[in-house]
This record gives sequence, C-alpha cells and structure tokens, in this order.
Amino acid sequence: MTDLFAPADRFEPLALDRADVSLLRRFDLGLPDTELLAELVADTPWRAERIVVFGREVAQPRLSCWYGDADAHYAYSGLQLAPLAWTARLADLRRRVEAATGEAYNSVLLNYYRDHRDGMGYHSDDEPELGPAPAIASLSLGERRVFSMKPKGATGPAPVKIPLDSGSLLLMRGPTQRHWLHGLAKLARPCGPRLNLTFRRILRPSARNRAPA
Ligand SMILES: O=C(O)CCC(=O)C(=O)O
Ligand SMILES: [Fe+2]
Repeated sequence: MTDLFAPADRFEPLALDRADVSLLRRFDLGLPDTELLAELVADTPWRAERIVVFGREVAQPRLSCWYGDADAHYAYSGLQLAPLAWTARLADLRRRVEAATGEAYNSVLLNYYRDHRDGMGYHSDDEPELGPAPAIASLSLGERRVFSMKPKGATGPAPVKIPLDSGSLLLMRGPTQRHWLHGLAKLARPCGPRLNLTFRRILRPSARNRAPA
C-alpha cells in the first residue's frame, strides 16, 4: 500500500544543475505552526536594518533579528551583526533542524515579512564567514511565499519558483551558493505575515578558506 504521507517526511531533492537543494514539506516544529509564528512575532526584538542601495540609505523591506553562539559574528549586506543569545525556543528549533538535516548550525537569522510589500532581492549567501560550501536550512512560517532561484550570470531561462509553505524546511548546501542566486519577490496583492529562519554555521576565521571536505 502506498503511504500517502511519506513524501512529507523526507527531503525531496530539487533537480537543479550545480546545486544541492531539497525540501522537507512538513517539518516537526514541536508545536503548531500558527502558535510558533505568533510566539516569534511577539517575542523577537525586531530591527529595521538600514542598508545603502545605490548610495542612498534605505530600510530593508522586512524586519530581522540575529541569534547565535557568542562567537558567531557575521557581516550581512554590509551590516555587522552581533548575535543575541539563543532563546529556549530557538535552541529547541536548532536541535530539531540539526537532527533533520544532519548538519550543525551556530546561528540563525530571522526575517519577518510583514505583508506583500516586504521581500528580499536576489543574492547568494556566499559571505566568506560561511565557507565555500555552506549548509543553510531555511524554515518558513505563515503565509506561503514564492522563493525564486536563478543561476548566477544567467540571462536565459526563467527563475525556478519554489512555493514555501508554513512549516516547510528548505535545505541548500554544497555548490548552491556558488552558482545560484535566490530571492523572495514582493507581491502586488496584500497577503499575511511570513517568518523565515535561516540556520547557518559561521566558521572561525582560520577555517574560512578551506576547501570543503
Ligand atoms: O525568506 C526566505 O525564504 C529567504 C531568506 C534568505 O534568503 C536569507 O535570509 O538570506
Ligand atoms: Fe539568502
């Protein structure tokens, strides 16, 4: 007999060239997704980071907050981020994400897309502190939004669109950041809030330029 629920319980690999991306549609959060969303929205000290775009300082179109081990310092979009200490909830989610993905993480970036006007431009998470082949586990909560991926330097094919549902866990690793960009488009129509948590491992300076094992 076919087990209808099996696909939700394992990572489904996406067929992308020179990338290692897989999606676990229903990740065990330890509590209902709606409760976790409400808790994190309420309890997180959200920041509206300012960045320089074409020489002009503007607010990022989303709120964010950075947690991690005390030594997990990170520069992101030109911002120097010192992590807040893990909360009990985020430490529990980290353990669950580590068990599901078989990778270790020492930090998590929370992004809060308040409505359709919030998004994230195309980028790759290829900062040197992540090393040459980082594993990044991306947990989504709330509104379903489309995560787009396109190969670096490509003018040709349309982006790959991956709708991310509440409670899904997307895992990017290996050469993905080296060869692909990803982003989250703003929408024309109103939608509800979405949270995204990207678990990452910041390498110590001595380990940063080493080739992957
Ligand atoms: O919100 C998302 O799904 C993507 C977040 C992301 O790409 C990032 O934080 O670097
Ligand atoms: Fe990213």
